[in-house]
Amino acid sequence: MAAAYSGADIMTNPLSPFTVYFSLNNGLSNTRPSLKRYLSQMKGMYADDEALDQLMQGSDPLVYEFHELGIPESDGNLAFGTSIVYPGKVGNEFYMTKGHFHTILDTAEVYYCIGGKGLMLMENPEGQCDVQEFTPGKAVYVPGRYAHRSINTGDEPLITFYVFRADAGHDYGTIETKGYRNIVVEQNKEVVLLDNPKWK
Ligand SMILES: O=P(O)(O)OC[C@H]1O[C@H](O)[C@H](O)[C@@H](O)[C@@H]1O
Ligand SMILES: [Fe+2]
Repeated sequence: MAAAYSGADIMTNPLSPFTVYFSLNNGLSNTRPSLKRYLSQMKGMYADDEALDQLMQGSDPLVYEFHELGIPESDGNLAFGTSIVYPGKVGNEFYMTKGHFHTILDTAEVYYCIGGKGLMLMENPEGQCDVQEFTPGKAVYVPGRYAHRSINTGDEPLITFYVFRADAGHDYGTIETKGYRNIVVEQNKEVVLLDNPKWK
């Protein structure tokens, strides 16, 4: 007998098929909470520390939020969800995610852009850098070994849907201590990639 249809958004262990809704308008789920990252959590990551301190006076803007569903972290599972980077700048540098390598370095990730405009900034330990464009409908492939950071270069939320191997893990340490080799800023109304003056 066929199993009864259930739209239920429930995760069992071992996993049974399930469905999660993410809005095509704002990227958010109506059943799952999001994790939120505020500017205060990104101290030191933007080139202009003074601009950050000024923005932080009496406020702490939400820079991005994303859905992490708590899929068990095994190599056969896939972690997925949406990420929403809000429009804004610190000085002339666009709002972005922290960015990370995967702890299992050679695991890849796919991002599909649902809304907004932006860039995926990538670099590997060998110093190869790459940037791919996000506009609605574009799927960006982040190969293994590449650190990845989403950047909103537009004036609407940048919404992407992502999938990666569930045991990949997040390594933030390298980016927090070394920084990225490149930054993305606005200059004369153009989006430009510059060397990161803070890169070590
Ligand atoms: O982890 P961050 O660099 O802060 O980015 C936030 C999130 O962005 C994406 O949605 C990734 O797929 C998540 O794995 C990541 O945690
Ligand atoms: Fe990732």
